[in-house]
Amino acid sequence: MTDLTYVPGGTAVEAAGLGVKYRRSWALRDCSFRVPTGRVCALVGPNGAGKSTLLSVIAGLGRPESGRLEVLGGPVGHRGTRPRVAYLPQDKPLYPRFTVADTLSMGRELNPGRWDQAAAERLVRAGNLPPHARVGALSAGQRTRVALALAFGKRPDLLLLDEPMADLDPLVRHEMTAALMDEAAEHATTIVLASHVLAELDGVCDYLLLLGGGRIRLAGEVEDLVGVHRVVVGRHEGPGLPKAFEAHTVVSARMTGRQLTAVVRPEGPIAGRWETSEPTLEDLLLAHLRAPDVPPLLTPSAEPRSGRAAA
Ligand SMILES: Nc1ncnc2c1ncn2[C@@H]1O[C@H](COP(=O)(O)OP(=O)(O)OP(=O)(O)O)[C@@H](O)[C@H]1O
Repeated sequence: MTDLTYVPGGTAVEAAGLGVKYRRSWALRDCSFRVPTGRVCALVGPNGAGKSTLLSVIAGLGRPESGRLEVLGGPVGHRGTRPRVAYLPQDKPLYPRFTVADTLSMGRELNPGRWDQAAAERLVRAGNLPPHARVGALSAGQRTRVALALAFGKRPDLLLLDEPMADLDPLVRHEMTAALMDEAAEHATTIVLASHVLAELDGVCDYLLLLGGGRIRLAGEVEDLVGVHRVVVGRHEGPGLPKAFEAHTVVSARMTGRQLTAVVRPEGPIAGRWETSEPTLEDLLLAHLRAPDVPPLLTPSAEPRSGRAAA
């Protein structure tokens, strides 16, 4: 029998050899990773990398073609875990004829025993949305607020957000980000947040999944992943990279005049006169997005615990 006991400090999502196909083409291929509970996890990758596909299969929509996927300790889509997962897809489906108040009432009816009306109303009130306004008459950003209120009101253990901030103005983004952080801190909610706005992830997310071409390229604690990379700057002449770099993994490098700036995963000290510093999360992500062939890196906490599954 499947053990669905919620273990604090346990595993929110674990995939081993996960593959998802649309007709004949793979959207996700051989993905193995783990997201521990209580993390705010950034899900990053270029267009078409598979971020939305991954969020939707974690939400229990669509069936993996191969591998194993566990969510909150049970097999994906299990009726015991479904109520504990909230998923906000990119197109934020809402009923346009419902009022804001109707929408929250629907949330309450669909989530008996879990619904937090006060939290949902707080979010809606902060945007000055009249309860009797029809959802179809709201702006895109206002609809996003209602959709987020529905997701938060569900009091999920796992909150899956697909580019939630895309149509919010900068002040509302800040407010929503703060609300997300409070939610995660107060209720130990695990949040997986797909986003292209790299600068906004820094300081918000403490965990990272970087996808590329349907595969995992980086996974683990932001601090650890940033900590094993260096920005290396110095003078360099001649073609190609300096010989001193050969012993290291060079993620990306660019020349400006005679100045070389590289993001490197060093295997030890780098010989020569180089200035080195820790990259920001944005530096790290940009470097990896520019270099799709760099070998993947998973920190120990991001390795699946129970081995890789066969199809
Ligand atoms: N409904 C679908 N039918 C067929 N192929 C699909 C479908 N949805 C996604 N795909 C394909 O699966 C791959 C992954 O798409 P997905 O939407 O998951 O990427 P993404 O990382 O979320 O992209 P974006 O950043 O543009 O939102 C792409 O090659 C895409 O063309």
